Amino acid sequence: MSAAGRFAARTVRVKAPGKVNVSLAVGPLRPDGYHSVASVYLAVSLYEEVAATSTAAPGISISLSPESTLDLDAVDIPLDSNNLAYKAAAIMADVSEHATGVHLEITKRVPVAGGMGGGSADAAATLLACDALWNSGLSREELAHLASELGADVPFSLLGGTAVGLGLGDELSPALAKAQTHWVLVVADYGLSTPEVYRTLDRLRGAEGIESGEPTGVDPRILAALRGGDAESLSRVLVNDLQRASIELSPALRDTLGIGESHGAIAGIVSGSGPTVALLADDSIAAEALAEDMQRYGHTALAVHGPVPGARIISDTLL
Ligand SMILES: C[C@@](CO)(OP(=O)(O)O)[C@H](O)COP(=O)(O)OP(=O)(O)OC[C@H]1O[C@@H](n2ccc(N)nc2=O)[C@H](O)[C@@H]1O
Ligand SMILES: Nc1ncnc2c1ncn2[C@@H]1O[C@H](COP(=O)(O)OP(=O)(O)O)[C@@H](O)[C@H]1O
Repeated sequence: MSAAGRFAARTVRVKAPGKVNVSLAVGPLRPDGYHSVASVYLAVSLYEEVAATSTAAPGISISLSPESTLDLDAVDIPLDSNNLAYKAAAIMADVSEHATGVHLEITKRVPVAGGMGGGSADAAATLLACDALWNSGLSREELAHLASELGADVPFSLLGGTAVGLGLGDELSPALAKAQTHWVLVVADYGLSTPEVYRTLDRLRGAEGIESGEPTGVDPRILAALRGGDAESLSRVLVNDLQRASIELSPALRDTLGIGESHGAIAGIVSGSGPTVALLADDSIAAEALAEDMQRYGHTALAVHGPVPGARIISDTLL
């Protein structure tokens, strides 16, 4: 039998969550073009999935699954080496003795360029899937190290739950939060570029002559509120330094926040660099009702909860 005839394809399927930044403090622009941050990440129940299938032919290929809930015709996702999942597979192939070719089929559910780390979730899922597919045997710490080379948000999607992120956002400390909080994600039909939002914040601060200090840590009240699932206390301490820059680039976000708050949200915040708006609800029933109200206003709105676990294998099949 030929070598190709003996090849047994295998598919490892991994799901990884999107995130909301419940708190995001941003320091001044650094010489390397980045900003030091202090962030509280919350992984929420909106998941990307990556199915990694070994191929007899070498190389990495990518497709988007028809199971995706996003309108794939309306989004701009590179399917070549610019895709974060491709980069993750390439980095894993470099450190794996038994790497093969791989096809990655991505199920997109997290809004693209939405401030929820969808591409980062694809990268985290791919790291874990390739590690299993190629029996690379990397520890969670080694995977987290590779994740931080791919992007500031990638390590968190691997870890999941609730965590404080310092440095670029990739120096993570898990935080205890057994209770759930309930949110409505109001998803825009456009994206915002993360670098452009950071640049806009620098410009706004420069014009005001504001010298922002380096973020030193996060408000302990945020962690206490998350620990107990205390939405009311959490609503008083949500903060995102990037929000004003996202609103500067997309003023309609101010209206979205206002509509949410006047229809039962106890607070609202732009997630990360936006434009997704995360509205905090009292409980799951209030979140469902709020999502329906936002839909009546013509918004795409999804009720989610968090924290949820980070990237994990959901199936491993020999074909
Ligand atoms: C704003 C945040 C909040 O969690 O998330 P998103 O809104 O993108 O989801 C993150 O800081 C984004 O993380 P991520 O999207 O992984 O960023 P990267 O790919 O590492 O960097 C993209 C660009 O964002 C800017 N950047 C990112 C992280 C950081 N701490 N400082 C920065 O200035 C830089 O201009 C960088 O070139
Ligand atoms: N797997 C991927 N999914 C989505 N976008 C990707 C992916 N790989 C690269 N990109 C590019 O990265 C940009 C931002 O991606 P995304 O992670 O969705 O947003 P955000 O950084 O706001 O959370 C997209 O506009 C797209 O051009």
